[in-house]
Amino acid sequence: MRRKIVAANWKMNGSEEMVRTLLKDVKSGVAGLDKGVEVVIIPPSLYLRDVQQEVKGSQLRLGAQNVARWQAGAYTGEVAAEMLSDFDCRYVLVGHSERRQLFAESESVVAEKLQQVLGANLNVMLCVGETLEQRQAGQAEQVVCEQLSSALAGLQGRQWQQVVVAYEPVWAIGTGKTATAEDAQSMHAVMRKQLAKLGAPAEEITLLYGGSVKPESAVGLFQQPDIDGGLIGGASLVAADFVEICKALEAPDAIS
Ligand SMILES: O=C[C@H](O)COP(=O)(O)O
Repeated sequence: MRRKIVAANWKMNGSEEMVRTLLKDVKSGVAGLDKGVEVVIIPPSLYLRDVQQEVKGSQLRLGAQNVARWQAGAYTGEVAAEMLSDFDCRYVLVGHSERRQLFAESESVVAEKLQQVLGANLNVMLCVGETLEQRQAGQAEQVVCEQLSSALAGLQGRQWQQVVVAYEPVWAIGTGKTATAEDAQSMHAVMRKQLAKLGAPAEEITLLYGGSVKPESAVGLFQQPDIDGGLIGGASLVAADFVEICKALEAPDAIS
């Protein structure tokens, strides 16, 4: 079923103190939020335990930023999907552009990681998106569709229920340049068509937008028919901004 999700990707930011204060403020800020909106906190892996304890019994859910492409064994420094499951992680990011670019994660690595997540009965948040050069060359849709195909081809039946896709144009991440609501909607509609071609129940797949989302831009984005929420980086480190974005998803039409 299509869900409404706002996810906070803290990336490599934070400290024990920050985890405590930010979570406390986010928790109280989203208390009373419509239960239909899932708020997911995705901290650095060292803080998963701290966040796990804090989110227990609350409206917040836990996610992980990364996962190994292997199940278990001699892979120093890696974290397996089953371990994330032990920590009550509900979502795992796969294919984030920072992993693709800075850690040279290829399409096949992304696909292997995705399989590990599904195999551990966790939900994947698959990130896709084009670079500025690709957009300027008119290749944005093709790039995104190829990323979807390469990661998701062959998925069957109930596996689709474990899939959330985040469209994150690389040129919008951390730059302050958000895609316009119309451009984002247009890409989300293309993605739904591509998902249908891959055999997915496309209307039921949750599609998020990510890339410099701020409270001011969130409402317009969330009013779009194919955008079901956001994957938030920088603004998720400021409790008031993040809470405002969550509220924008709760009732985008009421706020405008
Ligand atoms: O995972 C989150 C995205 O990379 C967006 O980050 P940003 O909101 O800082 O642009």
